[in-house]
Amino acid sequence: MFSVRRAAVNFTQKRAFSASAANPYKVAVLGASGGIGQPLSLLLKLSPKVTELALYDVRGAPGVAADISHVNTHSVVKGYTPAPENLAEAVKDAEIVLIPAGVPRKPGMSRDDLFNTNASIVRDLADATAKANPNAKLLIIANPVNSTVPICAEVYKRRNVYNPKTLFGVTTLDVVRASRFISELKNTNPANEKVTVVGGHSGVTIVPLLSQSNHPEISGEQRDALVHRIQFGGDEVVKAKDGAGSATLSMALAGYRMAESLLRAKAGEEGVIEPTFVDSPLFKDQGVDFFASNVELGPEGVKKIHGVGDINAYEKELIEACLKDLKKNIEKGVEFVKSNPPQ
Ligand SMILES: NC(=O)c1ccc[n+]([C@@H]2O[C@H](COP(=O)([O-])OP(=O)(O)OC[C@H]3O[C@@H](n4cnc5c(N)ncnc54)[C@H](O)[C@@H]3O)[C@@H](O)[C@H]2O)c1
Ligand SMILES: O=C(O)C[C@H](O)C(=O)O
Repeated sequence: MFSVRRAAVNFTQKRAFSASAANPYKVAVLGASGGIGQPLSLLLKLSPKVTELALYDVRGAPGVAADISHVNTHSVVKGYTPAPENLAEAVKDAEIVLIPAGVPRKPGMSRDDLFNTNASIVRDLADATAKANPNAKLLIIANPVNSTVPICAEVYKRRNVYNPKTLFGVTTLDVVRASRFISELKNTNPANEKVTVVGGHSGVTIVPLLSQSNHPEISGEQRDALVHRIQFGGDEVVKAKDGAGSATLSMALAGYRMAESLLRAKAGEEGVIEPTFVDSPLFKDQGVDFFASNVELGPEGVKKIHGVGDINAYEKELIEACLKDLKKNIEKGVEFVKSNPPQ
């Protein structure tokens, strides 16, 4: 009996090791000690595709790394204290760099209210990544995503290393919420509820396309309430946390899903599609250079950007409102780097 159990354990370990040997990916989390950073790092520790986890923060990363390193999966976890050479070491050779570093909202604040603090944090972390590992896929979680992603693009352009295929604003939480909220309304399994959400990541820039969901019949006040809940889902959490921050656990899951999808695509899996805020041709003719839509991922990052598809008159109006705000948010990010370039 004992030897059978041991054999089973060894077999599981062997499988985990061979899967990882084929996909030896390092992932770095910048802002790893925060509300999102900690559970996100834990989820990444559970991924058989991740062989090395680099955790960087201005405070507490070695402690978080020591803690997570005891989880009995085989990946190596290293914590980095704040110093330029440590940051460079943390991101070096990473396939993916996730940035949840930055302050979260308090009740009464918009995501744009975070700009003054988070813009320079993201600029500097992006600049360090552009210098030490420009080919990494850069996943931006820090808000306001509609502006922080253009900030990263500008930083990479200044260093002559910009590749639009490797820069992603993480909007996965919007589809996670949409799927859950619609399943609550219809009493269905959320796993079967796929809702396309396009645009950006704040308020009216978040545009759920319910006409393309399993429930195009949702209409009138019920539709308005559902759309509003998806657009302002973040506020529900900010209000409930009452000054202690914004979504962290659901966001960790969403960030992990996006990173894992990129690793699956890197490992050769076909047909991996995630919604994400990228440098997109869809509305460039209207002066909007970044837009979230379904994106097929490949080994190099963005493989194919899907259009918004067939939408109804109501959704066309939502997109018009979205584009107005989005344009301003993007311009704000671009202007910030022009006036405050990285040193
Ligand atoms: N994209 C999304 O859907 C989404 C969802 C939720 C939250 N967010 C955003 O994510 C960000 C983080 O949220 P949180 O709840 O984890 O906040 P938090 O305050 O709990 O954690 C932020 C962490 O960043 C660290 N940090 C600050 N400056 C840093 C720097 N220069 N280098 C490295 N680390 C640094 C802090 O020390 C802290 O540990 C916020 O801006 C929030 O608005 C985005
Ligand atoms: O709402 C926030 O400020 C955090 C995040 O963008 C969210 O959507 O939960």
